[in-house]
Amino acid sequence: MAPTREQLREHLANAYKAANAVGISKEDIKPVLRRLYQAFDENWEPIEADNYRVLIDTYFELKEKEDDEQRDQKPRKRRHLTEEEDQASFRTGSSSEFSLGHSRHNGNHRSTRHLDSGDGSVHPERASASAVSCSNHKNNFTKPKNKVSTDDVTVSAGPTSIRRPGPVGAARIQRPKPESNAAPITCEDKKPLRCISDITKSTEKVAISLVDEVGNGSLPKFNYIPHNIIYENAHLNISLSRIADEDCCLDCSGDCLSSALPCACAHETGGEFVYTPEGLLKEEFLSKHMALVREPEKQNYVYCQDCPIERSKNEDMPESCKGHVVRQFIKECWRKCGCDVQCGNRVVQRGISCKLQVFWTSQGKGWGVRTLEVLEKGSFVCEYVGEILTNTELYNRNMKSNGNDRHTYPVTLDADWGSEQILRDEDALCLDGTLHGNVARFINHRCFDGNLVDIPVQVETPDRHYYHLAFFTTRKVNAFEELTWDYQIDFDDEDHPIKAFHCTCGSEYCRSKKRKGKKVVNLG
Ligand SMILES: C[S@@+](CC[C@H](N)C(=O)[O-])C[C@H]1O[C@@H](n2cnc3c(N)ncnc32)[C@H](O)[C@@H]1O
Repeated sequence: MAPTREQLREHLANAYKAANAVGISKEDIKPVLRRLYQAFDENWEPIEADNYRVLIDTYFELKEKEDDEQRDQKPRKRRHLTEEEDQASFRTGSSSEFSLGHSRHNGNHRSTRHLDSGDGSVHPERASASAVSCSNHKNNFTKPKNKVSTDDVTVSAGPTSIRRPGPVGAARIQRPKPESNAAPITCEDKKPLRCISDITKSTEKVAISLVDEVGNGSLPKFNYIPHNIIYENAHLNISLSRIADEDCCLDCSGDCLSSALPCACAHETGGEFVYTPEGLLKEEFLSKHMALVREPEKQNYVYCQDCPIERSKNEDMPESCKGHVVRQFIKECWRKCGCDVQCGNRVVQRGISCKLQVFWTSQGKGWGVRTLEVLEKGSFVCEYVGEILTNTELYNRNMKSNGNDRHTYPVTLDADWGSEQILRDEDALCLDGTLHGNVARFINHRCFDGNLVDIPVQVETPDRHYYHLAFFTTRKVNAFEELTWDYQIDFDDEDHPIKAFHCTCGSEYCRSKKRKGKKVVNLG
């Protein structure tokens, strides 16, 4: 929701105060603030984080460029905006530096920035975030081509890219110490800030930015996709005729959650819907699920007669099935149901709605995902999206990539494998987000107490060979906290084609920590 006039005034006043504390005037910080406000999709949190560190750092970067480029030029006279004009330019985005256009996307009204390219033409800024899939990662973070000054901010038409100067430039400006409890920021400790405004290429309802405040990250080669897609041999039978009348709610209308009696779609979960009217997972369902995940001895396993996993390892003499955990599914209403798209029993299928950011972690885990807003317990975050492969295709893929160069973990959709004694290979499915995937491919592992949990969700088909794997928060998560889930990996499984990484999750229950004298390979 757009901030009110009062809120905006307060945000601005606080930002000016923080800038003033390090000797930057209101007039000088204003254009930088406006630029970041746009770059962060009108979200104040990243600007205000860490005592306005990003704002102050960006100011000094731009100041340095201005000094370099305008050393011999006469300074231009600044026009002083009134407070009214000042707030109006933030509320509407209209200013000499930026103009906002609006476009319809996925049924949602969202803003698309149009940045003045400096030559009088106007370019849509979101255009080239597909740079994520380029092989020359470093080149994805390009410097703004145009002249940048604190008085007349112009940026390039590419992805929002802010690059801080290297050590040579850094030596020239000595930044005053901030008058606050936060650690003083000096030019010596300044770090490169890189930013891509939307790695999703506008395919999600919300933009997902990528930032590297450390300056070490090189982007993985991958292509963002918002929905799963078949690689080659996977067999998926999605058709209305397969949905029996008792497996949907033909007679419902509006919102199933508000009807007096739960409809047929709640049968799977014992006749109760698992979502609250606010779209959160109900406490009872979540805690039952968590208890099983965290106490594996309480989990039930099923064993297939002819396990696809063992078959792919050795077709002639497969070993016996090691077991698959029996999991509780969520079932959402879908196309054959009479309710509408806003029905409360349709959460995962509506896609990502929270503000997420991919960032370079400082614990040696590579890229990670954090939330830019507070998430209540039981919030849906995203699903694991990737290529749909057969178990054999995945096995062959893993074998080809010599084991150590794999940086992401595929998931096996084996929640229902036990119900059929012999599963055909084309029905034994997995998801791999390594080459084609969504933001979930960046979520790091945390032993035992990750703040996300994965739950199987049935949407399009009652056939449980294929389902969605959705991540929900296990507790309230604060803005800027990293999102993590327990990959449930066995760090001692020497036979696994993907070698376990050296875990730096920091959890007191870390399973990797307990492995004394074991040889591990760090894939991060
Ligand atoms: C699904 S990817 C997560 C995204 C990854 N960090 C990246 O930069 O693309 C899994 C990989 O991340 C790294 N990773 C994830 N969790 C980790 C942890 N707790 N400790 C160390 N490395 C971790 C490992 O290299 C692992 O193979």
